[in-house]
Amino acid sequence: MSILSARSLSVRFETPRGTLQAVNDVSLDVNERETVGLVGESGCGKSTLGKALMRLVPAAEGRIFVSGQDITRLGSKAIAAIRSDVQMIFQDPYGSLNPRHTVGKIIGQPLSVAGWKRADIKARVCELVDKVGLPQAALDRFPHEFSGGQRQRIGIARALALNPKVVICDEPVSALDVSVRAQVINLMKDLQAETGVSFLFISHDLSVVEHISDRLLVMYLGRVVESGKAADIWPAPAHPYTAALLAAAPVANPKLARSRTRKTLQGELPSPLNPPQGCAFHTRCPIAQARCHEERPLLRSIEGHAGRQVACHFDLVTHQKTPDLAATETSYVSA
Ligand SMILES: Nc1ncnc2c1ncn2[C@@H]1O[C@H](COP(=O)(O)OP(=O)(O)OP(=O)(O)O)[C@@H](O)[C@H]1O
Repeated sequence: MSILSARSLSVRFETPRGTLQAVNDVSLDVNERETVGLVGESGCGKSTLGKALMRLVPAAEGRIFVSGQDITRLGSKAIAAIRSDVQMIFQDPYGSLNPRHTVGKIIGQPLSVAGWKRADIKARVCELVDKVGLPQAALDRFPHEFSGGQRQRIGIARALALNPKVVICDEPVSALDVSVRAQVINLMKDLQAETGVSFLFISHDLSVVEHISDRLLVMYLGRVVESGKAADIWPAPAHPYTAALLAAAPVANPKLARSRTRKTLQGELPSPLNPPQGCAFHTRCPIAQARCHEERPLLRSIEGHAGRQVACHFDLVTHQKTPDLAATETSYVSA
């Protein structure tokens, strides 16, 4: 069952330089006990989509559903009630933790807002701090007394306080050292197994979502360009952009690292204020043809590959070719 859904969701910002379409016609589903990885370069609209799903930024078009209930136009009181089901954690746990509050107060804050009794809050906070692997003594201390990884554990405890159905995790481990990242990701996996919570896991780094995602959504300039099961996409990406992201991702497994050379994705992300005509990726695509300059490919199912979708006229699965990114490096430079 879908816990969190979007249908044709768009978000626009009015800027001094014109209208910026940050999210463009995005549909998604996050099912029960599932982790969906949302990936793409910085600036492609991932955070804005996450915030729109939380109703922290307004949707220009489209609909948002939580457990089947349309929350797109709910008033602020009704939205507050939904917040217990949908929580968010952020990249910078320090910035989102009040430095003047003790850890106990921070983790208990959603519970007191929800009207819990003091004794119940205390018991729940003790349980949560234990769940995220921090000592009980942490409760009387302040955020600055903790390392980055520990602060993210505090953020996770707070997000889970009200037993949400889904947590939107916006780059939750990007600011952490590589060694600490794995610990936090493993903690999130364990908590998911224990509580059944779903995650929408936002990251610009495919090597991070690789370990946690059941399904993937790849975004480019505000649109989804590929989606499907992570296990299908890793070995055979369909969109040249996904292939380029995979080639550029750091390889966590040293055995694989030897057989895979890391390549950078060349060329700048075009401005969302003035996106390219046709396929938005054509200015950086190694397999672009004349049609790609003129006609925007729609997101469509890939024949014979259930559950996979791609927005590419010449997708790599149907056409069974993998662009040699080293050989075609020059074609990645922005036109
Ligand atoms: N409040 C805002 N006003 C105007 N433009 C905005 C606003 N918030 C985001 N944008 C623009 O919307 C686009 C998408 O930004 P967003 O932060 O969602 O991307 P992102 O993929 O999450 O990148 P990052 O990982 O760097 O946050 C960017 O071009 C950004 O500059």
